[in-house]
Amino acid sequence: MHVRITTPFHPAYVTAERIKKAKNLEFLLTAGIGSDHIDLPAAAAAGLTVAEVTGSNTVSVAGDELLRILILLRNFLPGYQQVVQDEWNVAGIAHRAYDLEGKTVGTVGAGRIGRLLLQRLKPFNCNLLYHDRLQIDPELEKEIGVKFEEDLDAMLPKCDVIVINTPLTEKTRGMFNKERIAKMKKGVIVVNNARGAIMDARAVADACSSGHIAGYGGDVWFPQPAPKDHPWRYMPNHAMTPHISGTTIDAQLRYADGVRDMLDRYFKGEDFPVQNYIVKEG
Ligand SMILES: NC(=O)c1ccc[n+]([C@@H]2O[C@H](COP(=O)([O-])OP(=O)(O)OC[C@H]3O[C@@H](n4cnc5c(N)ncnc54)[C@H](O)[C@@H]3O)[C@@H](O)[C@H]2O)c1
Repeated sequence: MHVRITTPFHPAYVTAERIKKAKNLEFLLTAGIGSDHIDLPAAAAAGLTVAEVTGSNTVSVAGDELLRILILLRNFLPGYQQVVQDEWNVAGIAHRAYDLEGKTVGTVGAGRIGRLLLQRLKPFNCNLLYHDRLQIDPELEKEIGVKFEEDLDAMLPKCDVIVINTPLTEKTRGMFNKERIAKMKKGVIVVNNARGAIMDARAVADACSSGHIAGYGGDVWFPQPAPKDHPWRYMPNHAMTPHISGTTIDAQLRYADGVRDMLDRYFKGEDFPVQNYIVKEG
């Protein structure tokens, strides 16, 4: 096999051991965004190319993040459960339901998805903050009305809502451990559609149980599929789903087109769009 196509949604983990066994492998293609299910140093050492369909589901993920923020802030899911269970307890929902207007929302990572989320949030009249390794174009900052926070730990206590939008790297793995979560405001809403392993899973579940995190939502877990005993399945006030935010029918059409285009180029010996490369021939 020369080409292996995988998706981040139900990933085939491409480990160093598997790469070693795949003697003819040249090209690992991710149908979607996020190639952290591949051992990238091992792929580079083997001289492989790793590429993904960059941008193919940005709009889908940013829209889903907005959805999860609203679902958690408005305490929507217990209201839905009441209807299913033939109950009618307005106070039981309303005592912890809030408007998004006027809240401080911070994104950790303001790349393609983070920036689009900020743009989508603008009409809600929130106070918008972002932390990233890089500052975005000042014109765009002004247009969105968002403030750069160079120090992540200084941004966290200001936020009513925190959204994670960084890739999973050696720097971001376990970035939100017990100590970092303790820096967040009590009653914070956290949305993470980036990668499950950016969080310390136990610390998130404990903070949801204590009420420090008032709601946690997202579609990414580690590992995937999430095992039956994953603590996020059982913690209170969560809005978790399988890995679905980036795989709407529209997104599927976009990344299927991207996969076809890259396969065409690969067989013709042509380069891919530069932003699609994660590792190029090692
Ligand atoms: N749930 C899904 O279906 C889904 C779909 C697409 C992408 N994703 C995840 O979302 C991630 C982001 O996607 P994107 O298209 O916005 O990527 P992107 O590369 O456009 O943006 C990532 C941003 O994170 C910043 N960043 C990286 N490391 C950082 C660090 N240590 N501290 C602060 N900022 C850091 C980068 O500077 C960049 O601005 C992907 O890597 C992927 O893991 C999930």
